[in-house]
Amino acid sequence: MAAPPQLLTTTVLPAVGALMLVLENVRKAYVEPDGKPLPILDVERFEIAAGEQVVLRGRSGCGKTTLLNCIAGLTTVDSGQIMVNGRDVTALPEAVRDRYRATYIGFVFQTFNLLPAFTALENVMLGMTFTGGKPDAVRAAQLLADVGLAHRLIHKPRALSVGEQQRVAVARALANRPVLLLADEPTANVDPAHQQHVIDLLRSACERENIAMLLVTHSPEVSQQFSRVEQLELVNRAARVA
Ligand SMILES: Nc1ncnc2c1ncn2[C@@H]1O[C@H](COP(=O)(O)OP(=O)(O)OP(=O)(O)O)[C@@H](O)[C@H]1O
Repeated sequence: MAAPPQLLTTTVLPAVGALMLVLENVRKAYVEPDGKPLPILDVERFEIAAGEQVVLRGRSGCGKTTLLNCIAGLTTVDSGQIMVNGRDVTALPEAVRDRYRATYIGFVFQTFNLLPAFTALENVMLGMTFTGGKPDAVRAAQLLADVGLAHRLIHKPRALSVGEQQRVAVARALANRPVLLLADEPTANVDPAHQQHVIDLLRSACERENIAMLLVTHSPEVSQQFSRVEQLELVNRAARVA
């Protein structure tokens, strides 16, 4: 029988000003159908401090989602180090990495990744169980109320509009009080009124709980609200030559 995954029971509270995310010499290439490598990431160094909020921009296909997936350990890198809250996620065995992600990283996926068989409330509560902890229905309901979905708790994703599904995804990403939030175009399918609401919600949650945030957006209205905006092509050699 396989050994049980190493438990991560100690929450390390980040020191103010500490680096929450550090990438060093990260390279990632996909393999094309004809077998040729397609270089996507070649990042010498990229860092985000604890509690810092950073926007990531870049042309379509330049590697933004790939970068977020690598940081979350959902995609493996070819070489380099990705330190999240002081641990190199690229060096963790898969089961430990899954638990580490659930404990320290919140992820709002571009495609939401909600589980269709479960209600909005259950989707948020399920995210809480991935850390090995007990789901907290009251907190889950409060997070959904915070995103304006108090009246949609028992609806399954197919009964929610695209924008509502996106807001469930935001609530789920905050459920485990992460230290790093990765948000991949979280307002892409939200109407303008809710767009600002989602951004305000993400920002205030990050400020309140000292969560560092890396937010991908194509929206100039969103990015102009942030003091640090990174263009992926400027930090990524692979994107510059592509
Ligand atoms: N699994 C894969 N295998 C091969 N190529 C892939 C794979 N995933 C992504 N790509 C390619 O890698 C490139 C970067 O994709 P990625 O999704 O990271 O871009 P992006 O900057 O997030 O784009 P967008 O702004 O359109 O969402 C694209 O050319 C894409 O087609």
